[in-house]
Amino acid sequence: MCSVTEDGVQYSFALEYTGPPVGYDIPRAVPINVNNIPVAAVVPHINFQQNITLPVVKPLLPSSDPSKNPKSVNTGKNPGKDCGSEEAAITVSPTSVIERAVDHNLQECVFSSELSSSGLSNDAGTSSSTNSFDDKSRDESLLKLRVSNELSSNRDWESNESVSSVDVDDEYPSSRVSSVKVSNNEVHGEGRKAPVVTFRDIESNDDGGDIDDGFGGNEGFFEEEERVLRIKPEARSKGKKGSCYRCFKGSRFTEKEVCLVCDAKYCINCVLRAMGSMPEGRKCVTCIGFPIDESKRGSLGKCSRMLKRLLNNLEVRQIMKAEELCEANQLPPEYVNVNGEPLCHEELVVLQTCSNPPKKMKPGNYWYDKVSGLWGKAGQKPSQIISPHLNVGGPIKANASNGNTQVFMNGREITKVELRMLQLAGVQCAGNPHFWVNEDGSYQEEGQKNTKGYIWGKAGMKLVCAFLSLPVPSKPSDSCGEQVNSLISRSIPDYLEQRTLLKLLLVGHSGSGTSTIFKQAKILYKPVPFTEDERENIKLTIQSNVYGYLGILLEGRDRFEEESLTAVTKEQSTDETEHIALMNSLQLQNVLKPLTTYNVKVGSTSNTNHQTIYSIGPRLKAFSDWLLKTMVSGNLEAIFPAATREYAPLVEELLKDEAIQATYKRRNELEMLPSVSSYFLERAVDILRTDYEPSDLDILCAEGVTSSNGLACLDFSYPQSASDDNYDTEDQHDALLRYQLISVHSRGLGENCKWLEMFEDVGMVIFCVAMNDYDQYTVDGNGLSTNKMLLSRKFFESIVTHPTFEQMDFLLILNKFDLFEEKIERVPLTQCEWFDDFHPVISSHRSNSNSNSINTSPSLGQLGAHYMAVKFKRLYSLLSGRKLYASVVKGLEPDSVDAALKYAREIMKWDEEKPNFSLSEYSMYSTEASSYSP
Ligand SMILES: Nc1nc2c(ncn2[C@@H]2O[C@H](COP(=O)(O)OP(=O)(O)OP(=O)(O)O)[C@@H](O)[C@H]2O)c(=O)[nH]1
Ligand SMILES: [Mg+2]
Repeated sequence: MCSVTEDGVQYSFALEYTGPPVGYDIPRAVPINVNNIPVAAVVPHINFQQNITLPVVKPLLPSSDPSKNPKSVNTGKNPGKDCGSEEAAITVSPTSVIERAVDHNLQECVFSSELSSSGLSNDAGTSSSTNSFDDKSRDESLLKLRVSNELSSNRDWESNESVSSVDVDDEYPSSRVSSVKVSNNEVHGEGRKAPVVTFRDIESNDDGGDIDDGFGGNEGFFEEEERVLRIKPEARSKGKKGSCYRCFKGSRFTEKEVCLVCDAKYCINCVLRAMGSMPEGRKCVTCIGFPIDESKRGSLGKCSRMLKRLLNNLEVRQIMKAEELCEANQLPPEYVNVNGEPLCHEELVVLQTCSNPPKKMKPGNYWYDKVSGLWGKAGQKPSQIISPHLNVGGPIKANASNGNTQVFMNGREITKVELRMLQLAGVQCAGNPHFWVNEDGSYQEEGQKNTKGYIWGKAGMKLVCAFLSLPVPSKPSDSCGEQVNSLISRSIPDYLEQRTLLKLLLVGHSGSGTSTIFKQAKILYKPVPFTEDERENIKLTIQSNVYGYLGILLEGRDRFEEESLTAVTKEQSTDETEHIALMNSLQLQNVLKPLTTYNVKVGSTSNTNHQTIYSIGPRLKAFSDWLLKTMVSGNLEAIFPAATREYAPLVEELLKDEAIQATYKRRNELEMLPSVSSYFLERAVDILRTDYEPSDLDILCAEGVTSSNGLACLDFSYPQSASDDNYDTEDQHDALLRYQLISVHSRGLGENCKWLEMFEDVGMVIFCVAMNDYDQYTVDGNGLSTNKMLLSRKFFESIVTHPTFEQMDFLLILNKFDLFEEKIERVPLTQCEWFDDFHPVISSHRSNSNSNSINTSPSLGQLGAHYMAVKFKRLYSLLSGRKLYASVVKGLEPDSVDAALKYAREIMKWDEEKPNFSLSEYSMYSTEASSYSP
């Protein structure tokens, strides 16, 4: 839907999208049998020679103690020997393939690294892409599989002897054990017990009994029943840096999928082979059962483009669901500290299953005020209000949130921003009080019984809290509500419930078009952008605006009339003087009557010529005077909508009047009249009708529709693409993510943008500049007439350098491109001193703006836009050392704004993926544009 130039400037209106390649073949799985028993479905066509280390399959002697000594595998070579045993076990390198199929007479048994994942389905003929991952299917699977593994494709496996030397990784989380157990009794039938196939680390040089002996003291590291050690897999690649860990091809720039456990990276050709059917999400087959790398927790369930290209929607959904919900990927409780104490399993469950759990919980230190339910990261302001009275963690500490206000809430010293919120809520905070605040927001001072009020009860507190980025209680949960909640939580997967809120801060200097972009977002992303009531209010606002514009026109008419009268009078008096001189000379020559006669005559002549083209009749004049008086007194709003009904005919007459038409022609001279007024004045008669219904465009163009107080919030999700081509899993996933667009007026940020620190948790700043401002002037704070573009630049500088936004991504929206490209043809860009080095070399085959041809040279408008983007980019880079993203937009065009806001989403996605990029990889987005030379 948009085009991005090599230096990262997005042209939101040049709508062209090149989608990812589609139609990648998914290898189908084939059944694997051991002793004619289907045990797995694996993906064929795997080049085992390339990077999968040869495994060892060793038949082990049955042990008298099955729990200590895994049974030997029935390899098929010596079936008689093993079939008699009650169980059989295979010990195999987790990373590898049991390659010695021939040796062991296992022609059909080609265990690839996919086996452990895809082999869990009892439908051996199913494709890897249709494996089911739920517990039930595991239970119904045929064999008991135990995967003990290590990804070390470069290791030399020695022989077909089972060699065991297990590396003990003492690091706690790496040693977690999670096994998949499946009984095959039902299938195997005939009273014979199913063989047990155990995949263990190839370096293990012990049989089962030895393993037990060797690690008996580390009970916590072993799965009780079978005592198989888990070693945290470590990814190493034999290939060159940045290449695929499996085929060693490609470079750092090749798109890759990353294993959530060991960080191994696979190219599109290898990912399915290396990760199999992904029962626990994106993990190498050999990493299944291992806990994920905690730094990747944020990407759980977020599908990559690569996967969605390789698999169909259903498969991707299942994999993502499994990734988020499977046991091995859950947050280890001891990684979460609440009020200074690590949680135990039960506490974590309590926390996660309460009616209002903490969102986005990651390993870390948190504080929890059990009385009010306030919850936050240790040392920080509250981020959420969760269910109160949960028995988790220790008692709250006074310095839990690092407050320094000497005002205490339930024993915690609150932060400055909370104090500000309390003050705005009308809570008396003088004298360093200690409050008790309950979950419903009722509060009292310590030692007193009376409730003094309700913090969140006051009107507008939700907005204040949103502004201050403080949480508000979710809806009170009565017993019925709890029931509904629990019903919902049963039917909606957890990962849908745990949706995060990504905040985008939209700012710009006055008139830059922020309100328009905000309204566009509302129209684009809200199913019902405006309620009936809102539409009614918007209608009144627009009608009131039209009266306002009319008032400015009438004032202008007065002025023009006066000016032209003065001019006429002056002209006449000049003529008169000349005339009198002539007459006097004639008089002297006794040709005419005395001078006085002429004076009277001239006077009477001027009286009869009092009319100018700006003059209106007495009736309209009376109406005009009344309207202006009403407007000046501020009463216009008060007489709505009666004014519309009553005066519409007069307004119509007025607008048709020649004097107003003449005034309108000189509208450029009326400073108070915004350019958008033309759009409404030209349709004023229709708009002032009582049955007028504003269109989307009317709403977009209307002034004063949003945020009279300078702050507006919009919660939305990017909708799924309507077109089939673009409908994909990523879209589905994005449709689940919640975003919040916060629009703040520059005036609302206070002196030195001091309120900006309230927006520390936003994910991105979208800064709006009206491109056509380059030749506009306005009076700045010091009363000096200043170029509006320079004012915009100053505002930009103060936001970029604000400490709150030090590490923040910025998207520059160069807005009003339509007005700009029209203006730049008339008024040189160099009018603005900042752009004095704009000297484009214009080709004689210049395209005009409407041309769709990609071969023609850019228009002057496009060159100007590009130049402007580069100017801002350089400034930003100087100020922050970072890369500025830019998008050129036509604010009144929905597609254009849609493309820009989706660009913002992309940038945030890159941000998420940053840890997966090396510096150089990331820097490909920061190519600086070539400079403009005169
Ligand atoms: N032609 C044109 N007009 C635009 C565009 N974007 C906004 N406008 C108009 O420009 C005017 C100012 O836009 P707003 O969105 O109100 O700008 P703002 O930044 O909120 O300005 P203030 O609220 O006055 O501070 C409105 O009348 C819009 O209709 C655009 O891309 N093209
Ligand atoms: Mg506005």
